[in-house]
Amino acid sequence: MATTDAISLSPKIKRHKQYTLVIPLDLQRDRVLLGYKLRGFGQGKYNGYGGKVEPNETVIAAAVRELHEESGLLVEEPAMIQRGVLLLETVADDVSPILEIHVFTVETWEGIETATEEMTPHWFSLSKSLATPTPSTSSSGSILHPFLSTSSSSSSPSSAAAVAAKDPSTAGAHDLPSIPYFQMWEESRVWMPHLLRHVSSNEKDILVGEEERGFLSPLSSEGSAPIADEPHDKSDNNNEKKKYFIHHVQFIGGTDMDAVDGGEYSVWHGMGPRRLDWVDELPVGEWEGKRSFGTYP
Ligand SMILES: Nc1[nH]c(=O)nc2c1ncn2[C@H]1C[C@H](O)[C@@H](COP(=O)(O)OP(=O)(O)OP(=O)(O)O)O1
Repeated sequence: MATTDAISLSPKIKRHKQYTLVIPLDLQRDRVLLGYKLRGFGQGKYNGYGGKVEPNETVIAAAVRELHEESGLLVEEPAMIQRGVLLLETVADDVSPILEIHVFTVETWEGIETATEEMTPHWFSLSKSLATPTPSTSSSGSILHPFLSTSSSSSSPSSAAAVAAKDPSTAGAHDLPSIPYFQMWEESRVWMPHLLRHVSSNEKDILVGEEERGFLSPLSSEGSAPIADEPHDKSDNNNEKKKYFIHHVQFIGGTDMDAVDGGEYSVWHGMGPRRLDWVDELPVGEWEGKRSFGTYP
C-alpha cells in the first residue's frame, strides 16, 4: 500500500481544535525547559507548555497566556518564535477534530520557572537531545525518570514532587540529562529532535535529509522508518532554507493506558502514517476546511 494514500486522503473535512505548545530554550546554557504534566490531557508525560486557544483569542496570545499560567515565565508576543504546526488526526473515528498544535520557542523571558498545579519544570541538555531517539538509545519505553535511578509510574504528584526536588536546574548543562523522548507524546520523538537541530544550527542548516522529510511509514515501537523513494516534493531540494515544519500524523487509536476522563482521549495514541515537511510560510488560519494535506500551500 502506498503510504501517500494513507496520509493524504482524509475521508471527511474535519473540524480543527487549536492548541499551543511553547518550548523555552536557554541557548547560552545549552538547555531546554519542559514541563512534567501532573493532570489532564497528557498526564504523566513531559511536554512543552501550552493549551487550548480560547474563543476570540489569537494563537500567539494563547501561547503567551498558557506559558505564563503553567510555568510562571512571562514573555511578550514578539518574543514568541513560531516554529511549526502539528496536525494530529485520528483514524479511529470520523468525528474527532484534528488537533492543530502551534509550536513556538522562546529564548528570552521574565521570571523564573515555577512548579504549578499542572506542570513541574525540568531542564534538559539541548546538545544531548539532538539525535532522533530509538528504543535502543532510550529506556526502551520503560518509564525511567531521568532524575531517578529506579523505575517509577511517574504519574502521581508525590513522585513528581520528589523528582522536582532532585531537578538540578541550577547545575551546569553538562550535568543535565537528554530529553526523555519516550516519556513524551509519541510523535514528539520525531519532530522535536528535528526542531532542536534546526535551532542549534543557527537556522542556517536544517539537518533534514530528503529521505527524512518525505513520507514516513506507519510507525512501530521501533521508531521512525523513513521511506526514501517517496519524498513529498522531489522538485524542491532547498528544504535547508525552509523555516517552519508541518508534522501531520495519523493516530490509529483504540484502548489507551494513558486515557483520562473516561477515555475521552483514547483515540490519541498509536502513531500511524505521518509526514514531516519544511515550508517557507505557514498558511496561518487556513488549515480548517482542507480535506487533504497532500499539498501544502
Ligand atoms: N500528541 C500531542 N503531541 C504534542 O506534542 N503535544 C500535545 C499532543 N496532544 C496534546 N498536546 C499538547 C497541546 C497542549 O499544549 C497540551 C494540552 O493542553 P490542555 O488540554 O492541558 O489544555 P488546557 O491547558 O487549555 O486545558 P485545561 O486548562 O485543563 O482546560 O498538550
